[in-house]
Amino acid sequence: MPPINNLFRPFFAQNTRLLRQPFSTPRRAEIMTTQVAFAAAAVGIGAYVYMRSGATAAPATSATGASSDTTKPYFSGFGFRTLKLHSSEVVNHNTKKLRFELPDPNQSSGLTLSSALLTVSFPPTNGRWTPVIRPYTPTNPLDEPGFVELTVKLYPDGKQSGYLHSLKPGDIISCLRIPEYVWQPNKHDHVALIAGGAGITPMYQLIQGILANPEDNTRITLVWGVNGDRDIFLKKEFAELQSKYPGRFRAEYVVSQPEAGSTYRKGYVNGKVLEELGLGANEAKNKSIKVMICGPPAMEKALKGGKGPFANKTGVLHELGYKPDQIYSF
Ligand SMILES: Cc1cc2nc3c(=O)[nH]c(=O)nc-3n(C[C@H](O)[C@H](O)[C@H](O)COP(=O)(O)OP(=O)(O)OC[C@H]3O[C@@H](n4cnc5c(N)ncnc54)[C@H](O)[C@@H]3O)c2cc1C
Repeated sequence: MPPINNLFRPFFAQNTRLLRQPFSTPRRAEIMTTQVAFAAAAVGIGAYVYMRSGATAAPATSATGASSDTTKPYFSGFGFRTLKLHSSEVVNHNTKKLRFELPDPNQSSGLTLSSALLTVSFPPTNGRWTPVIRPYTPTNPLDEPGFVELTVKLYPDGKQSGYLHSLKPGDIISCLRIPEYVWQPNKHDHVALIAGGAGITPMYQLIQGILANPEDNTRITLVWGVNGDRDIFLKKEFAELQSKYPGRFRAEYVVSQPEAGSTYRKGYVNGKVLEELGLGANEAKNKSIKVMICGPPAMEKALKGGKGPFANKTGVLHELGYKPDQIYSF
């Protein structure tokens, strides 16, 4: 069977084709598997969106596919949209930038600061169709017409990252808009964005959105922790923003395994590093600071402590004086 790349249309096409076959036991089993996968995807997506959006969005119950009305923002309303890959670019040893085109080159995406897209695919695993549902964060300016861009790090044996890296121009993916942190200009004097590895993508979206708004005066300090020098792929973009917005934006890099002769700060993003960078919550200049984090589980745990009711009450940020409501984790 060909891989099902698009959640709903190929999925239904697949089901219709199967139903036309004699209803033998193996066929029935196959349909059951597909139906179970469909149900699991719907439940999983609904639960995911519910959890992340604070129940502001209804769970997905149906697919709308691509909207034919190109006068409206593409992601207006709720439901799945399809995106066609326009081009892809290798940005470093494990990361690709994937540019997807909207149906109309003048159409806006309608994505608001900040947003992610929940992507769904059905790669075959052990002969079974199990839905893979993962969020990715658009990294082009959200007001750029005609395009949505995802920057995807490939994980070893990564199901969705492997699938996305395998896409060729013209291939289509299905995705659902999910609201993330709702950015309000000037609500905070200063935001500290702490990213680990591919966790840079929501930060890049925020940085571009905040700085592009002439009404927004928020200061931004980005601290990006990576494994090696070669993992830093947005250095030029950040250097340009830093010189264009002096005093408003600065980017700091922390590398755990730097190359010989590396000029980056060595180590992990810990309390000492954050203090050295002037990011203690008790400092007078940080009265209205907000810290946002996105990184691998170990990094998030070290920074904000345990999960659930224990979140943000222990850990490095707590020790630096941050109150739980000053911490947001993507
Ligand atoms: C809100 C949000 C936005 C995101 N945006 C992006 C984005 O823009 N770009 C991007 O590349 N990723 C992003 N991610 C991560 C992405 O959703 C997937 O988790 C990631 O691509 C791995 O999925 P996979 O199916 O390829 O890996 P899996 O098949 O789930 O796992 C494969 C292997 O990789 C390991 N692994 C998976 N995720 C991580 C991780 N984060 N750190 C360390 N090891 C890991 C697993 O333990 C496993 O060994 C985002 C996550 C969230 C929550």
